[in-house]
Amino acid sequence: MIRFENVGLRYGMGPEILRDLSFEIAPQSFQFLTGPSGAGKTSLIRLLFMSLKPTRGLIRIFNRDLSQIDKQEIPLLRRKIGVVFQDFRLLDHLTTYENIALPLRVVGKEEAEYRADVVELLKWVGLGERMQAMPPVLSGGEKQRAAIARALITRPDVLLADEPTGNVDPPLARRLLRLFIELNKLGTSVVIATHDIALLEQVEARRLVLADGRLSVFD
Ligand SMILES: Nc1ncnc2c1ncn2[C@@H]1O[C@H](COP(=O)(O)OP(=O)(O)OP(=O)(O)O)[C@@H](O)[C@H]1O
Repeated sequence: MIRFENVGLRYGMGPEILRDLSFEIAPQSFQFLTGPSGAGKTSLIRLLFMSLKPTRGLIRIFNRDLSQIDKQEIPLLRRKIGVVFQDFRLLDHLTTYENIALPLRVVGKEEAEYRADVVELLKWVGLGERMQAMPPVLSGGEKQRAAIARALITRPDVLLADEPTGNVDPPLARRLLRLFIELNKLGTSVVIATHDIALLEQVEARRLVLADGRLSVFD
């Protein structure tokens, strides 16, 4: 589904921070992306989300060569990808409910079609009481859960999550992990970037480990 061949990345004239990355994200797969702080996890997530271009190598995404994809087409391809950024990126002028519903509205769905799904997902992530709250009044953990719900609501082909449990307590982290596992069972490929060892130890999953710019894969 997504394939990297000898991918390298540098920012500006700086050193190459990712080198010779070759790996695949298979359909319906589940993997953790891990490695020390500064190893390049967020950069790799951004490459997978097509918000950064590699400085060398080949990326194939949904069977297309990224270098051949027209800029205008990228938002359409991104609809197949759910992403949870470290900084959440919620829209402050919309309620939590509206933030989660937004990806569905964007594709032209009517509220009657999705309202029950949005409410159910919000309850699942523990935000049932916070649906009408605006993001600025949510706690860090609540914002994180809202960002996760927004990424999941479209049942994307791929979910990319950058430290999705960084702001929640261990019981809630376990619950969110279960949600990712459920989503994966329904067919979504899941990539979770984390250095939360407790989280990593809870499931037997493929690990992509970044260190010194290189990636090792442990199946
Ligand atoms: N926009 C940028 N411009 C220049 N250098 C950058 C930029 N973004 C990241 N870097 C550098 O690239 C390297 C990898 O950063 P990245 O954020 O991808 O690592 P990370 O593994 O996600 O770190 P953390 O776990 O601390 O979030 C770091 O050395 C960082 O300083």
